[in-house]
Amino acid sequence: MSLYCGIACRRKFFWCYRLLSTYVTKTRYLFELKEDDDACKKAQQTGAFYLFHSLAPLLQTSAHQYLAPRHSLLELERLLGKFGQDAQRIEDSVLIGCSEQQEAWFALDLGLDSSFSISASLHKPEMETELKGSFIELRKALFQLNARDASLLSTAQALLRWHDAHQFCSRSGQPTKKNVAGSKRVCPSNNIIYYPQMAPVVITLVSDGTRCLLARQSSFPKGMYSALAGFCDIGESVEETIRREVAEEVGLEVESLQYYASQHWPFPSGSLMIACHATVKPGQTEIQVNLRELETAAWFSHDDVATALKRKGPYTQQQNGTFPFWLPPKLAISHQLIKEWVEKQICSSLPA
Ligand SMILES: NC(=O)c1ccc[n+]([C@@H]2O[C@H](COP(=O)([O-])OP(=O)(O)OC[C@H]3O[C@@H](n4cnc5c(N)ncnc54)[C@H](O)[C@@H]3O)[C@@H](O)[C@H]2O)c1
Ligand SMILES: [Mg+2]
Repeated sequence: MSLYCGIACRRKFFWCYRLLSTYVTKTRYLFELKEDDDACKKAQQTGAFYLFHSLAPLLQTSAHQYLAPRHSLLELERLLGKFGQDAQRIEDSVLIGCSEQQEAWFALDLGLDSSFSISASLHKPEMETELKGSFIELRKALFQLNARDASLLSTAQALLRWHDAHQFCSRSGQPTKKNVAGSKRVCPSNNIIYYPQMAPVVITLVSDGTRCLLARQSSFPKGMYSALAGFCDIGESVEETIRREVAEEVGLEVESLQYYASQHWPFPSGSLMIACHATVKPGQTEIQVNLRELETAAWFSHDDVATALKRKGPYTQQQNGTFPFWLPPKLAISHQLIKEWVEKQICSSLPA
């Protein structure tokens, strides 16, 4: 090993060690806040709050991007006071993460019903003026946020929605009580604990070796195609869901599959997207679209997909009345899955 290489390796090891150490410290801190109500209350004193109104995050516009502002506990108390609300409402907030310096981050919805307030929903326009921002639907804003804010706001929205929908025990009918962090709810009458849930969804890019299969639902924006997606049924493995969904939606049998990556997805109400590549036998590629699920599905060549990946919006109607073929935005795991397929195809055609 050369001297330079030795130094470089040691440096790399040093940085890995430092990164790991910060990450572990942060993880343990968040674990403590979820387990210990007093520690979490204390963290709120120095923490920062992301605000929502009826599940729409508060955003500010900056150079074609959205920014998610954070507010201190003091600012939040002042704001609630100004709108005639009890500061106890802050107890509805949920923990969504923390900075490297252990500043805890919370999310609070000012539009949903609150057990701490009589007139629960705070007036949106007045609040927007006061906060110098707008409450914008996450679906509209997600792709114009930076990756960190997109991930934090997705987590926050899913958690706030789950708490809003789990106010009562499904066994006793009594109100449930959340812990300070919002990592669980407990029914005081029977001690049943409810934990936030998300639905697993598989997203599969089917290939026949040279082409890949993309599909459209009628609800997709015009011209957009994506990989096949489907919710896991109770009792199914990921492999079984992929085989069933591909058979159900396009009438094909999967021959082999390979896990790619996963992503939390806030729609429709918090899913874990599990992305995989799959192949079908080369001779068995005739698509039979299930029109109850899809508008259309087709095989696309490597070149068509590579061109679509480079295409930039807005995707307006062309002179012949059709819309250009385009793919989901970069942030979506379907985009990353399709991109990997394109790059793998390129690699396999490169000379060794
Ligand atoms: N992040 C991405 O890149 C990406 C790409 C494509 C799809 N998706 C997401 O994947 C999800 C699933 O795709 P799909 O619509 O094709 O699924 P799907 O093919 O399973 O069809 C949806 C139907 O499944 C049923 N269903 C079963 N369990 C459900 C549950 N827990 N929640 C809601 N419906 C349930 C409903 O009848 C619903 O109409 C979509 O909601 C979409 O947001 C994400
Ligand atoms: Mg589907």
